[in-house]
Order: sequence, then structure tokens, then C-alpha cells
Amino acid sequence: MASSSPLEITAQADAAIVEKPIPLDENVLQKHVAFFDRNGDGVVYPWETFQGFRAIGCGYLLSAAASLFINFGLSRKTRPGKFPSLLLPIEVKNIHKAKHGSDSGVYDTEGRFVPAKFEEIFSKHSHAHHNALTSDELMAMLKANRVPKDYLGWLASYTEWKILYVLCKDKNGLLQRETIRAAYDGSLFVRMEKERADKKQK
Ligand code: HEM
Ligand SMILES: [Ca+2]
Repeated sequence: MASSSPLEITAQADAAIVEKPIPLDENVLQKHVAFFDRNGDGVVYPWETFQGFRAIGCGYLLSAAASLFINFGLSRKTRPGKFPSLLLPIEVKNIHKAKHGSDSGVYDTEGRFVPAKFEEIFSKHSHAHHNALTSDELMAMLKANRVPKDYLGWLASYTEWKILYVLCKDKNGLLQRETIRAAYDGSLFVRMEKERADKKQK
């Protein structure tokens, strides 16, 4: 095995510590969703959502349920005009229109990343550890974000965060800050797919 030079090791460590700022004019919510646009044509069909879930290691049942639920729920909101399409396409460029209530506010109404809101997740809710959420802390955050009577928003937030937690908690049951950060811009999904493909090859 080739050994890394001290310079390379320092560079790797720096990359792990320093969070690269994302320019505010970049649409981070579109990046979150683009992973699921498997053929890159700007539209996410239910079978692409399914393939994306499978690619990051979810079982058939969860992937099937998620793709129906997500495309059914979001297609109409992102489509131009009044008429729904039976193929349930989600238009990536309009994904900000699919935002729901009772969320963290980390994506603004245009789908940009709001660093102050991201910091708030940890300043308000991570107590046991500096940069990670326990399962209980996550639940407390979801409850704190709830807008009264916004039941669909509660359900949407609950599923988003619970799936993230179940798939990506570490061996101590913690959802790390870095994992959450990478979920927002979708780089987490790319990494999970690659890790899974690498494992399969071995
Ligand atoms: C394993 C797959 C996925 C996970 C773990 C996941 C997780 C998340 C998380 C944690 C949030 C942040 C919510 C907040 O800030 O309170 C979020 C937001 C969002 N996700 Fe996903 N997501 C996944 C797949 C998808 C897919 C396939 C779509 C659509 C094609 C999608 C569309 C959205 C939208 C529109 C939001 C914004 C909600 C809002 O801020 O109101 N996500 N997701
Ligand atoms: Ca597509």
C-alpha cells in the first residue's frame, strides 16, 4: 500500500475540519434532490427516486414506499400549470415550491442554505455532545419545529429526519453535524452510493 506524505495527511485533516462555505446564490435544495435525477434531465420520476434510494442502500419496501410518497406528494407542487401528470414527475428547478411547514428553516424559501439556521440546530438542540444529535435530541428538535396543526408538515419532517437518522447514525447512535451538513447539499447521498459500490466490488 502506498503511504501518504505528511503534506497529504495535513491536507486531508484540513479538508475534514474546514467546512467549505456554499455561496448563497447556489441552490442547495436542488443539489439535495439532483442525486435522485438519475439521468440528469431535470426531472425526478418515481422510478428514479426508487433507484436513488436503492443506490444508497435502502431495501425494496422502503424505496418503493418512499418513491410513491415523495413523488405523489411533491410532483404537483413543482409542476407548471394546474394539471397533474400521472407519471408524477418532480421538476428539480422548482423544488423550492415543495417546501413544507414545520421544517428547520435551513433551506430558505428559494432553497438556499442558511448557515445561521444550521448553527441553530446545534446551539439549541445538541446538549450531550457538541457537534452531534442523539435520538432524543432529534425528537425534541422535531417537536420544537412543529407549527401547530400542520400535520402534513410534522409527518414530512419526521420522515426526512428519521430516515436520515436510521441510515446515517454512527456506532454510538449519534447523528453527526458533518453528516447533516452533507445531507443538505446531497453530497452525503453521492458518498453513500460510492461506499456501497466499493463494498460490493470487494
Ligand atoms: C434518503 C433520502 C432522503 C433523506 C434522508 C432526506 C432528508 C432530508 C432532510 C433531513 C431534510 C431537511 C429538513 C429540515 O431542514 O427540517 C430534507 C429536506 C427536503 N427534502 Fe429530502 N431527503 C431525502 C430524499 C429526498 C427526495 C428524493 C426528495 C425529492 C425528490 C427530497 C426533497 C426534499 C425537500 C423538498 C426538502 C425541503 C423541505 C423543507 O425545508 O421544507 N428529499 N430532506
Ligand atoms: Ca430524470
